[in-house]
Amino acid sequence: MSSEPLAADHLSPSSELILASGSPRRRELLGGLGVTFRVVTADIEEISRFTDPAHVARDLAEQKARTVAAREPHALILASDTLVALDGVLLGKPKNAEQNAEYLRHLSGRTHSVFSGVALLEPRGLESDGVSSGSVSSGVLASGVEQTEVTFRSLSEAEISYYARSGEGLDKAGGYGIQGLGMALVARVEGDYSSVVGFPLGLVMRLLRAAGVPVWGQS
Ligand SMILES: Cc1cn([C@H]2C[C@H](O)[C@@H](COP(=O)(O)OP(=O)(O)OP(=O)(O)O)O2)c(=O)[nH]c1=O
Repeated sequence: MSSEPLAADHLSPSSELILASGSPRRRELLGGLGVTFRVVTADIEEISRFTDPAHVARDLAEQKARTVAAREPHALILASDTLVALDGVLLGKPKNAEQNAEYLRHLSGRTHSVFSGVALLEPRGLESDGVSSGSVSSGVLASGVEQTEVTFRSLSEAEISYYARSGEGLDKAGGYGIQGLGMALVARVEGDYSSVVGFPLGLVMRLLRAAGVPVWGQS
């Protein structure tokens, strides 16, 4: 399920696209879209004034974009944030194998939601039309969020401890990577798979094209 991205069709293509992310997954997926970009990481304290996960994911993506825009005033900035939520609780990146195992026990046999927010900011864009895009002090922002439902198998304690000790889940929201070994934890995915990996490609493509950036040769 995806919210309609806030359109930014009044934006003109910028000379350079920056991916505001240290995530190798996002780098690889954006590279696959055939666009030229540079990476600048956005280290923010991931705190939001919102409480519901969809708003939080979008807000954190926007914060990352703004943080990089302050340093890169001439480029189009793309940022993303991925959250895992179960029973109203957000599961971030586990601090260690023990916490990773706790997360997996919580997720075992149940369906959780993954929210990926995406923000595209043109720091020197035109003023907002006040309807479909947000005007920020440094430019014009377009953003959206994608929600995917993921169901875990019922995991045995041995499986939980094996996976937690693998270390794969440590740098990932919810403590697992669906694109890796974590695939074996999952019984079902409903929605956009790429969003679980951290970069909802359909949404990213729509936002880039609306900003005048051709994707797969199509604007
Ligand atoms: C659930 C899940 C998350 N993830 C990752 C995607 C994100 O990289 C990470 C969530 O953390 P984020 O804070 O969204 O991103 P990040 O800190 O890795 O990178 P940056 O802020 O610099 O853009 O979890 C997977 O790779 N696979 C999965 O199955």
